[in-house]
Amino acid sequence: MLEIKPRNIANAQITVPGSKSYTHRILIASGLSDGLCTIENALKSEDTLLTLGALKHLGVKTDVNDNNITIHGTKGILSPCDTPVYLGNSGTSVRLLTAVAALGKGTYTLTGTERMAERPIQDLLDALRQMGVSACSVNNNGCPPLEITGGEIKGGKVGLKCKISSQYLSALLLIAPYTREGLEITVTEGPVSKPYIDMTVDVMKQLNVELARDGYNFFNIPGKQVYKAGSYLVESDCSNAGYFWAAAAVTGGTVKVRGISRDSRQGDVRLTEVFETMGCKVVQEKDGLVVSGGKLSATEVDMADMPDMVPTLAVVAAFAEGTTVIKNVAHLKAKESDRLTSVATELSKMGIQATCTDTGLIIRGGNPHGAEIDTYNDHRIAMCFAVAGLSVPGVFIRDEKCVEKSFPNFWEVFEELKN
Ligand SMILES: O=C(O)C1=C[C@@H](OP(=O)(O)O)[C@@H](O)[C@H](O)C1
Ligand SMILES: C=C(OP(=O)(O)O)C(=O)O
Repeated sequence: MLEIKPRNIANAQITVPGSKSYTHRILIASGLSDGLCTIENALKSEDTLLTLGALKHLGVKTDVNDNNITIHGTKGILSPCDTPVYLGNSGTSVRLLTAVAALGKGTYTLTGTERMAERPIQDLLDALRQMGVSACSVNNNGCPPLEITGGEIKGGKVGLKCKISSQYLSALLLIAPYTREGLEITVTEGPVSKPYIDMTVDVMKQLNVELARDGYNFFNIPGKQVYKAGSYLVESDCSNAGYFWAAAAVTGGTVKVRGISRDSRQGDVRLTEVFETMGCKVVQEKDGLVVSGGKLSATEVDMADMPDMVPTLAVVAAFAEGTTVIKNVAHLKAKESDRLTSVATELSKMGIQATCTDTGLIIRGGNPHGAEIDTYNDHRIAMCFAVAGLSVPGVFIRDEKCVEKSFPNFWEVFEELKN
């Protein structure tokens, strides 16, 4: 358990690691590419290393060095693997690699933690089946463990429900170029978490693959294409930057997160816009995005496109005057923990009235007090409640090591938050 001590932050400058979402995608696309790829500023955390390990199981040669990761592309020719591929509680790894396994040889078993065995994937399995792939949930409950049998995929038209996770669509998009006749994907529900689709398309285009789209509901990806090998620089992670902007918001200090641009395709950068409406000042500088705290007032906001920033916003809302309403985030129930319940429970322990509805959270701002925070093996709960501890005494974070999922050096960087 870790005690967080309140502090004044006059003017801090922080560097966060590379984006988790971009790292997963570029590792996979590189593994399918036609040659040697060099990836700089990749995030090396529990989840991204699980993706890398799984790629090795599929026959991809990789080298992790201090400055970069090199990947020897397989042109989509993957090896069979008769041992289960363990993917922890990394939803991105499981969803994206389920589709990759469909390109392989023989049957692959994908497993994870107990919580992973509760995180849904049936809509993606259904889409793969429409494409002729044998893809099933071993316990027949629409969740991992999964068995996927790889082989050549003809392609064609496919309908996909994307109300629970955008990762299903990212998964199909990433493998579509490797189908014989290409894929025409129609999204029949959703998608939620739209910016993650833009990140997927961005990576595909950077590796020279062609595709056409109509917004977020129709995608046409020609077949028989291969990702072109090259060098790739992963931009800084905006979700991880969010904790430090939140630190400025709750302490009234100023924090610059280096290397982040307001124009990033990572949707979570827009948390700064939400903070602006709550009374913070946001300035784009050449070398980073700066947030300064002010008097905070409540907000009403649709967070469907920024699900990972909901816990962070909820903690900041606890310090704001008035009642904050966070809408359209039912998909938070299927994350590392049921985040609507975890956030409401832990805020209540701090004396804040917080209620979950079926699709969101209602938080009455006030004067939170210290508490021992349970983290539910959920990195984002640990990191956002640490932010609350910068402003009120007596906040203790239980099982603080869970941050390793996405931000292994979080606590060191957090220590840099001082004058
Ligand atoms: O594709 C991705 O990299 C991610 C998509 C989002 O999930 P959903 O699409 O399931 O909301 C997000 O919560 C997750 O942390 C990363
Ligand atoms: C939901 C998350 O990740 P994943 O879905 O990859 O487990 C997250 O990082 O907040």
